[in-house]
Amino acid sequence: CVLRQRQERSPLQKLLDYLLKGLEKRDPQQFFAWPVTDHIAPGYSQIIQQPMDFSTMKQKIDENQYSALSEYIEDFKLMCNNAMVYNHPETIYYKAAKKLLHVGLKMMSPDKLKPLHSVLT
Ligand SMILES: CC(=O)c1cc(-c2ccccc2)c2ncccn12
Repeated sequence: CVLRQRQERSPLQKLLDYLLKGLEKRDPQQFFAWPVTDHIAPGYSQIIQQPMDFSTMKQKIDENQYSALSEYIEDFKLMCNNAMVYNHPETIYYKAAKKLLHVGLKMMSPDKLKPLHSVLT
């Protein structure tokens, strides 16, 4: 097989990798680490049309599928929102998603990212 050259990581890919590590730290129970299956969440694939999880976001970074931070933030919001649609408000998953969304958006706010800008470009 042809040895896959180690692809050069763009500044955006480096930023998204860095942000992903920060977001994953805020999901210690790893509720958002992998795709939710119908096995652990009955009827999930009927209710959630566009599933999203951290492993899928990681794969999209590696495959250079994000052309802007805004697209990445949309996937993060989709992941959290899915959990707040499928799970009832009193569940640990709903509460974890609500908290993760709030903390994650604060982490990725413009004033938090500006200092990184010079470092990454
Ligand atoms: C994110 C989500 O909706 C979720 C993650 C999990 C989950 C539970 C344990 C281990 C990993 C993910 C889950 N279980 C039942 C119902 C919903 N979920």
